[in-house]
Amino acid sequence: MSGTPPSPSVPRLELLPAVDVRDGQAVRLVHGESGSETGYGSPLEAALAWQRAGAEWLHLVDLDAAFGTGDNRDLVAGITDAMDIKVELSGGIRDDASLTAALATGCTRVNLGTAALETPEWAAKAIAEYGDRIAIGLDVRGTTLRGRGWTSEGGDLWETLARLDAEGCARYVVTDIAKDGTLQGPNLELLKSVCAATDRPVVASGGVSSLADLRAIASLVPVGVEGAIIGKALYAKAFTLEEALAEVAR
Ligand SMILES: O=C(O)c1ccccc1N[C@@H]1O[C@H](COP(=O)(O)O)[C@@H](O)[C@H]1O
Repeated sequence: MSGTPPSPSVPRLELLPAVDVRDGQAVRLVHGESGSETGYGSPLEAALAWQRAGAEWLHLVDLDAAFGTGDNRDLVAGITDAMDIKVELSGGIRDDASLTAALATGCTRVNLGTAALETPEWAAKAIAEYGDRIAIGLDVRGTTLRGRGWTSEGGDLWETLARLDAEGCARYVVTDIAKDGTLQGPNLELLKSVCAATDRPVVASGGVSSLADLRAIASLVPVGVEGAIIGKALYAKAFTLEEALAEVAR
């Protein structure tokens, strides 16, 4: 036999429709700012709708726990339990009790945000113990990380990324706060820069507004982007989840 071997196929971009929960309701925020909520009703109904539409993943956020304004723990545990699909759970997972409770919901993985910035030794222990079940949410303004519902400064993106890489972090969920909830398109330059700085998979979050944005994110799969979180665009009906899934399956 001769000739060039076939190139390994490029994996499909994973899509993670989001359900963010505040005060028991599904909401979307603009720039993650508390008080900017638009309500979308029952979070369980929203999650079931994404599942019925063919989602493989649900990105489920307890915003009250992230902001420190209470929590929706029982509600998000019930939603996770009701799902037949993979669930990425985040918001307020910052200590042994909240991590144990989050993992016990049966979610596929959890995102740690604030904990990776404020209690790095605890986060490193969680990474070492639970491996692939832990992702770190890198929520950035410019290249400065933000924690506590994006209200506090948490240090430099690149230094933190290098530390987390060295600690064996399996995956990053990268959110450009300036884009989140704005329907202004993703920050492709940020995603490329993060992918260039780490060999771990990256889930893109913030700004998706169109199928063209999804195609642009999908073009970064070869450099390390694994998935894209879609929030406002779905709730605002810019496109359907079925259309989005068809777009990335091409
Ligand atoms: O998802 C949002 O819109 C959001 C807005 C404001 C704050 C946090 C938000 N989401 C996610 O919350 C977790 C971080 O929670 P914690 O810091 O670990 O308590 C992270 O996934 C954020 O992206």
